[in-house]
Amino acid sequence: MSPLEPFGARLRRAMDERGPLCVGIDPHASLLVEWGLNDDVAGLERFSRTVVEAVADRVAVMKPQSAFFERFGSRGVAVLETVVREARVAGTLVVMDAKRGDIGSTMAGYAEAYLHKDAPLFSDALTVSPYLGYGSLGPAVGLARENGAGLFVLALTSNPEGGEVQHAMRADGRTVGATMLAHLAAENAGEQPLGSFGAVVGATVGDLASYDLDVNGPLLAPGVGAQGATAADLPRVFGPALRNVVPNVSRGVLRQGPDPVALRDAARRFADEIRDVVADA
Ligand SMILES: O=C(O)c1cc(=O)[nH]c(=O)n1[C@@H]1O[C@H](COP(=O)(O)O)[C@@H](O)[C@H]1O
Repeated sequence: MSPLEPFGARLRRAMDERGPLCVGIDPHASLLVEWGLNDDVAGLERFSRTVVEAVADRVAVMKPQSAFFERFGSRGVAVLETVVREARVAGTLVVMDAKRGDIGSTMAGYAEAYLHKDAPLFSDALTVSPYLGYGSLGPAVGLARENGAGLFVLALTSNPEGGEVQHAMRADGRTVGATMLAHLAAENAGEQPLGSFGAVVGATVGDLASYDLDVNGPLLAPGVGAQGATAADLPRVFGPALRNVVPNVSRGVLRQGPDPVALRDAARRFADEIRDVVADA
C-alpha cells in the first residue's frame, strides 16, 4: 500500500474488506472510571491501548476523539500519537476527530499538524469545520491531496443544535449544509473509486430527502448507539448514498469494556447489523 494512494481509494478497499464500521476512541472520564481505571494519563493510555488491541485488526476505521487526550495536556497528546501509530500499524485507517477550522493561513498550520506524512499526529483523515467558509479549508484540502489523506467536513451534524446553522437558508435558496455538500461533490468530481473528501452527516438527523448526499465521497455518520440512532435508521436517512456511509460508534462499543472480548463482540454486533442493512438496501 503506497502511503500516497488517495484516502478515498484506501477507504473504499477497507470498507469492502472489513465492512464500513468506524469505532470511536473516546476516553470520557466517566468511561475510565467505569472501566476501573484512574482518570489520569495512565488510565487514558490503558483504555486507548485496550480498544486498539481489541478491534484495530478488524474494523475499517477508528476515530480517536482528540478532546479527551488534550484534556491531559502534552502527556495526553503523546498518548494520542501512540494510539494513532499503533492503530495504523494494526491495519485500520485513523480519522483524527479534532474538528479543526480557522482562517486559511492558520488552517495551514493545522493541516501540517495532522495531514503531513511526517507529522507526529499524521492521520489518514481529519474532521474539519467549514463554518469559517468552505474556502478557508483550502490548505487542508491541498495538503491532504499531496499526502494521500482525506478530510471529513462537518455538513449536517448529529447534535440537535446544529440545525440553526446548517439548515439556515441562503439567499440562493440552498441551505448552508447543502452548500457544503455541493463543495465536496466538486472536490471529488471524477475520483475513482471514491473521493477523499467526505462529509459528516449524523445518523440522528432524520429524513434528508431534500439533500443531495451524492458527493462521490464518504459520509461519516456518528450518532449510532449512545445518541439513539440504530443501524436500522441508516437506509431511511441516507437512501441511495448508503454505500458510502461510514457509521461511527463510540460509547455503544466502549461501554462494553474493559474486557477485550466484550469490546470485540460489541463491535462485531454493530458491524453485522450495519452490513445487513447495507446488503438489504
Ligand atoms: O465529527 C464527528 O465525529 C462527530 C460529528 C457529529 O456530528 N456528531 C458526533 O457525535 N461526532 C463525534 O462522534 C463521536 C460520537 O460518540 P458516541 O455518541 O459516543 O457514539 C464523538 O466523538 C463526537 O464528537
